[in-house]
Parts: sequence; structure tokens; C-alpha cells
Amino acid sequence: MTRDVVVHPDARVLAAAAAARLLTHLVDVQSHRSPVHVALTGGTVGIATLAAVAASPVRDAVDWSGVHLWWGDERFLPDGDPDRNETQARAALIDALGDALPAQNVHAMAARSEEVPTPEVAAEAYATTLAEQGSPAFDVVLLGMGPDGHVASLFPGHEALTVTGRPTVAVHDSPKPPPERVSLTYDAIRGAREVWVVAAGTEKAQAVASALRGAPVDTTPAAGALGTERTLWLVDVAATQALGTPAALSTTAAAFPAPVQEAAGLWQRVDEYFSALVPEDLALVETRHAAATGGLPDIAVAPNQGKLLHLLAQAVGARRILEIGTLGGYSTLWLARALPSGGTLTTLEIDPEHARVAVDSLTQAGVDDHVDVLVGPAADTLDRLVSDGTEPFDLVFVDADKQSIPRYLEQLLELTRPGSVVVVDNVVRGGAVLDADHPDERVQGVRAMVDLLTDHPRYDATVLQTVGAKGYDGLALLRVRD
Ligand SMILES: O=C(O)[C@H](O)[C@@H](O)[C@H](O)[C@H](O)COP(=O)(O)O
Repeated sequence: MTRDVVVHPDARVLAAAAAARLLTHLVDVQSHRSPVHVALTGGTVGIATLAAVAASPVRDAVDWSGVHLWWGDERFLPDGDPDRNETQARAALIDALGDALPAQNVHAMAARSEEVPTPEVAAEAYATTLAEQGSPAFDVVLLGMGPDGHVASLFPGHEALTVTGRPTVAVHDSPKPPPERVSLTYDAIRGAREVWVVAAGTEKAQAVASALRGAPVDTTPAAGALGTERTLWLVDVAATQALGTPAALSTTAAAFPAPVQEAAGLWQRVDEYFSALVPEDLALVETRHAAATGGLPDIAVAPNQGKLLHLLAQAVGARRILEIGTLGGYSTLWLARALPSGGTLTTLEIDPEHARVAVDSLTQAGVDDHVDVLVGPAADTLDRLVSDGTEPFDLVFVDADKQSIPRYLEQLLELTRPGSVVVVDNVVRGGAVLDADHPDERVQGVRAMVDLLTDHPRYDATVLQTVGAKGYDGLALLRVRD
């Protein structure tokens, strides 16, 4: 699979060039395959591209009777609502094509109605339509991208990012109005032969840079939008400004940081090469498996990161360990096994279901007698530990809601001693941490942590950038000063 980045002078030229590219691609594909399946996108550039297709004389070179139009996402609104992607696509292109494009070739996602009262019903209906059409691999999935790096209606930190095994998903609480949407899942997007991401404007620059540098999809969903044959980024100069590389026009991937899938593939292979140093026994594998089958998000540390924590705990001789953010207990198990006889580990988890999965796994692993899983908001539990006069912890691992890191670090000063070590995970976030205006509150939480730790009288700190199977991220290492 190849990845190209093509840079255009501005958004207007970008839309016109994307339209010309789409038209000639359709003609080329139709010369050896029909029908052709294209998934459209909403958004400014996406719709401008459709309007440019309609205005192009080349549009008549396409045999539209052999083209099927789909959508990557839809705003769950009543039929005909001007904010629906379908409404805008019909106005921009489909109406202009008239009878050349058979009505049955246009597969819109269902609108809100009495028969389709929820986005779940609409998502299920679209999955059925895809199946009825033979679950075609899209020839092109066109995706606009938001300033937060969302594509389709897959938004940072949303559970839709982790949905697998089906092509569509209902989305609630979308940070981009309207709140209710229907989206293709990564499964459907990554089944496409080609994925084209279109982005214009300085407000997209950080997300473009994060995506091209291999940010975790949880932070920058566009980083996970990859085609089986080709991933093509069509951007304007303004959207390349955070890349730190003077982007010439029509620049190819060679001028940009190592492409996501190539870099991620290399990082993955190197992690696999060193995995011989990190043998996972059955308990560790079963703990990871239980989290996955329990539907917990795939955001636990990688095996080598788990062992780093294990060795660090042993190196500092930690007898009392605190973990903020248990999830399924994977890092918990690595840390628990580093304890000497009589040592204890306290781990905090806000989600009772996550805690249940973790307790089962830790019990299976035989460490439950020296591990305490405390359920509830970590800040409240930390306050209680302080008021109970809890004995100081020797090592703390912070792997929870990043927006609360500064508060946790303040509370931990009452729960540690000179020489205690604190590790904070996911502090680089694909480089997003550079963006003072990043819309993700987790990025802002990490930035607030850096402000807090700069010249801090009691914490001495550093940050190590990491790459690996979990993408491009990093961890902060703190020591409580003597
Ligand atoms: O339904 C939607 O809103 C789109 O499908 C969405 O994914 C859009 O493409 C991006 O938000 C970019 O939109 P702009 O190009 O307007 O920034």
C-alpha cells in the first residue's frame, strides 16, 4: 500500500484538483471494472469537490450508470434537512447528473423518521444495504478531516473508534453538531482500495501533522484512515504548516515524515524483534484477552512498556505502588509482579465494569492478595487516601484521564516521599502536545502538566518520546526531590 501527499495552493484549487482526480480515476477504473463504488464525505472541501465534479466537462466521460455513491457518514437529521450530507451532495452534484446516475445507485444513510427513530436503526439499515450490494470494497472513500483529526464521524476518544466486526456505527455526543450521526467504521474504511483525505486551512495543520507522523488513532482518527492499495492526502499549503517541512506544491510523501503505515509497520516490526526480551506468560496474555473480549478500549500499555514499569519498580525497590487507571489490569499485573514479599499495589479505576474485568484477571493471575482495586473517581479516592493518612507510595503509574493530570500530581505530593517515582503515560500523543490550541482536552491536560512541572520545587521530571506498536507517543518520568 502506498501513501502520497499532494499539496495544492489553496482550498479552491484543492477541490478542483480532487474533482479532476476523482473523475479520471473513475474513468480509469471503469476501463477494467464496473460497477465502481465511491463513498462521499460531508464538510466544506468534500462538498466543494462534488460541485467541481458537476462543473467539470470531464464528468461526461464517466459512465455514471456504473457508479454507486455511498456516504462515509451522515448527520442523523430528517430527510431533506439542509445540514444532511446527502442533501448537500444532491445539490452539489447528484441533481446535476439527472438520469445519467440511476436513483438506485445512490445509497444514502437513512434520515431520522418515525420508521428510523435512532441512529442505531439507521446504522443497521446501512449495514444491510451494504450486504445486499455484496459488501463492495469501495474504490474510493473520500474523507474530510476536522481540526481534531476526525474523519467521517469517528471522533477522538469516542467508542466508535474501537467498533470492529461491522461496517457502520451509530454516533452520539458528536463534538461537531449535530450530536447524532451514522458513520462507517474503520473496518469499512480500511476495506477500501483507496482512501483520500482532503484537508485545507491552518486550522487543520496540527491534525495533518499528527496524522502523518503516526499519532494514535484515539487522538487523531485520520491516522487510521488507510486504504488497502493507496492512502492519498490532498491538502493545501496552509494545512501543511505544522509539518515543519516546507511543502512544495504537488509534494509527494517523500518530503514528509515517515508515512504512518510504513513507520508504524517498522515500529511494530522492531517491537516484535525485541519481544524475545519480553516473554508474556499465560496470565499476561489472558489478561489482555479478557480486556479485549470484555470490550475494553485497546489503550493498555504494550508488553515492552509493561516490562519497563516492572523493571523500574524493581529498580527503585518499590514496596508500595499506586496506579491511577486500572483498565483491564494489564499494567497492574506487570507492576504487581515487581513487588517484594509483603509489598502492596493499590490501583484506582472509575469504571466498575473495567474494575470487574481487572479483578477477575488479577485473581486468575494469583496476585489479588496484594492488589487493591478501588472503584470510583480517582481524585476522590486520592483525597480519601490523603485524609486516611495512607503510608507514602514508592512508585506511582498515572494512566487515566489526562485532563486531570495536574490535579493528580498535586494530590500525589501528599501520598509520596522524597525519592518516590511517578510515571505518566501518553504525554506526546503523536505530537499533538505541541498544539497550544488543540481541541482535545487530554492534550491540554498534558500541556498543563508541563506548565506545572516546569521549575517545580518538589518534582524533578523529564519526558521520553516513544514509538512502537502503540504508535508515536511518550511518557513522563518524575522523581520527588529530596
Ligand atoms: O459530516 C461531517 O461533518 C463530515 O463528514 C466530517 O467528517 C467533515 O468531513 C469534517 O468535519 C471536515 O469538515 P470541514 O471540511 O467543513 O472542516
